[in-house]
Amino acid sequence: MSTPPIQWYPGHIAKAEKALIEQLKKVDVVLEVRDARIPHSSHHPQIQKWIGDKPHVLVLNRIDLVTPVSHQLWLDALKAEGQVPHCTDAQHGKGIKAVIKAAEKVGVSINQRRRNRGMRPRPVRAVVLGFPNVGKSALINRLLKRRIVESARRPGVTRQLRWVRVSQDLELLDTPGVLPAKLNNQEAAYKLAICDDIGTAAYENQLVATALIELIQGLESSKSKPGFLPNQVLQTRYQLDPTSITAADYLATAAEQRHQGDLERMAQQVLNDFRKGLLGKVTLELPPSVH
Ligand SMILES: Nc1nc2c(ncn2[C@@H]2O[C@H](COP(=O)(O)OP(=O)(O)OP(=O)(O)O)[C@@H](O)[C@H]2O)c(=O)[nH]1
Repeated sequence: MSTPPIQWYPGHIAKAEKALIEQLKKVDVVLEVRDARIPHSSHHPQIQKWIGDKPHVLVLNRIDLVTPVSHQLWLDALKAEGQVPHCTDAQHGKGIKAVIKAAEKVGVSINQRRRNRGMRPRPVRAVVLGFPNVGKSALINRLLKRRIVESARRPGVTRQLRWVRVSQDLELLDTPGVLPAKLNNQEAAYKLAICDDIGTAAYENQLVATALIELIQGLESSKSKPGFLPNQVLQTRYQLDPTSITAADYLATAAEQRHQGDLERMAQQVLNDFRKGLLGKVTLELPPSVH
């Protein structure tokens, strides 16, 4: 993707990050949420720094928007790296219990250590982290609905960061989406923009829609993994063959056919169709090990 850079607005980020790092000192376990359509690109570059040596629960959210084949490839690839992802559809409340159990399990060993030192057991403290819009709030709401308990503010916590009690064994630090101060990887930035996981960063819809078309063309033409994508994603939706045409020409032709040449309108339609799942279940990247 050789398109101009996506602009970052890091003004508020340093302050938000400082407050977050302060609270992270009190956290026992980090729940990292990624977008199942881009498990690699939605891996937040600062996460490892924030996690340090704390236990880490990886959550792949939006599994309702990916094919079983692509999902399995990613599970296998992540397991090969020693990670055991939990898969959720936070929109519809799927996979939530396993996330709670994984977080609570960390508490068991923490409390064993506390008991050994003559201290009273306490709930495990977890934080949900990830790019904006990857589904953190939806996940937190689902976690809370399991057994709703009053949310309690703790002193010194900023307005956006607050602790809430999920169960008698689990407390959660509710955080706003945190963008990295900069993202050097423009390919990842485009994928995040396509998936709407990029918050306030500025981008041109037409460039981002063109990048999406190009990605789908590439995945369709590679045909390396049958079932990774649904058949003929673009052809089916727009009755326009994407082979032997550049992504920019595809967008322009589709705009002619559907919106009297209005490129912006067509770009918005393509992006909205993808984000709402109207193009089908589409994962935008193969695991690096599969290339
Ligand atoms: N299809 C689908 N949509 C989801 C899922 N999880 C969240 N969404 C939708 O994605 C959008 C963003 O979800 P949020 O939970 O607000 O994302 P967030 O990470 O909390 O966003 P910030 O607060 O901006 O960081 C919402 O429209 C949700 O309904 C999911 O598993 N599947």
